[in-house]
Amino acid sequence: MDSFPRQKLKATLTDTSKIPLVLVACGSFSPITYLHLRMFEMALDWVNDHGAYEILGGYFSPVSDGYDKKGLAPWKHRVKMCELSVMESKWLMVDSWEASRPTWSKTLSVLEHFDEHLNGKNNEYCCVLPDGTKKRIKIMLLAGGDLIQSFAVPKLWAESDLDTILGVKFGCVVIERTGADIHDFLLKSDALYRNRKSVFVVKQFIHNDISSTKIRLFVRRNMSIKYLLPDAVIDYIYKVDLYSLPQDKDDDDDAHII
Ligand SMILES: Nc1ncnc2c1ncn2[C@@H]1O[C@H](COP(=O)(O)OP(=O)(O)OP(=O)(O)O)[C@@H](O)[C@H]1O
Ligand SMILES: O=C(O)c1ccc[n+]([C@@H]2O[C@H](COP(=O)([O-])O)[C@@H](O)[C@H]2O)c1
Repeated sequence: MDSFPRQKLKATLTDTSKIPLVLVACGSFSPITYLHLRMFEMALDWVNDHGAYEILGGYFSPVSDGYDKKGLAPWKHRVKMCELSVMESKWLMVDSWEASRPTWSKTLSVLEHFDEHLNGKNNEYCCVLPDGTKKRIKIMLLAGGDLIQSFAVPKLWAESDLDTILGVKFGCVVIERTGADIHDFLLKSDALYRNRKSVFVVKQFIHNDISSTKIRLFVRRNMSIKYLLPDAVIDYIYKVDLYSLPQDKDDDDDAHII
């Protein structure tokens, strides 16, 4: 049985001249915040302005516990918090395939998983237009400026993966990070420059720098986290008692950031 979430996926295009697009955000989401939700809304405005694409849906794909990053709550909790956050959204969904795997999956495999479920191995799904013709759904990675900057960390990403993720097969919508000059970075990074025609930078008109690290720290310090993330997520964090203990030494080191 296919458990891939499709409940909010638009079945067809309103404007058949456009390219159907699905955005996928990969990350820890420990916890998800209003910044992560806003990333999709900023991307939606960019898509509507750009003109070539029409959004069919957006997905959060939380990383597996195997990613082993500091402050990573168990995957079931991270998926649940993402699900609570998208309840009010008409187009955002959460796919738990990546999170539920015992080992970490490369982002390229995650995008390929989406491609398989959205388009099918032999285009059996795709997007069916009212006249019966099929259009392949374009899947793009939705990423923040910090994730893009991690492309430059030696040996972290495979160069060939980056060319596929950023190139014509997929592509990437980048939400600029407050204070970071993404355009400068785009010029400096070989992979980003090579694939610049399918890497789109979205400006944050209202700067938002809510960070999951700080949320975890606030919880540990008994400080308020209201209005930084949805109330349902806040209630969940306290109900199941997440982030009240330092996860490891590195998390303690984050105390200097406030
Ligand atoms: N301030 C920000 N501006 C733009 N994008 C961001 C910002 N913070 C996070 N993102 C993006 O959100 C996605 C999910 O990242 P992640 O879950 O690691 O969030 P985070 O708040 O940076 O977490 P942590 O504080 O635990 O490192 C990534 O694409 C990341 O680039
Ligand atoms: O595919 C890769 O080679 C790769 C290398 C480093 C990081 N990633 C992904 O990038 C995301 C980084 O999330 P975070 O929380 O570390 O900002 C997460 O989804 C990782 O799986 C992916």
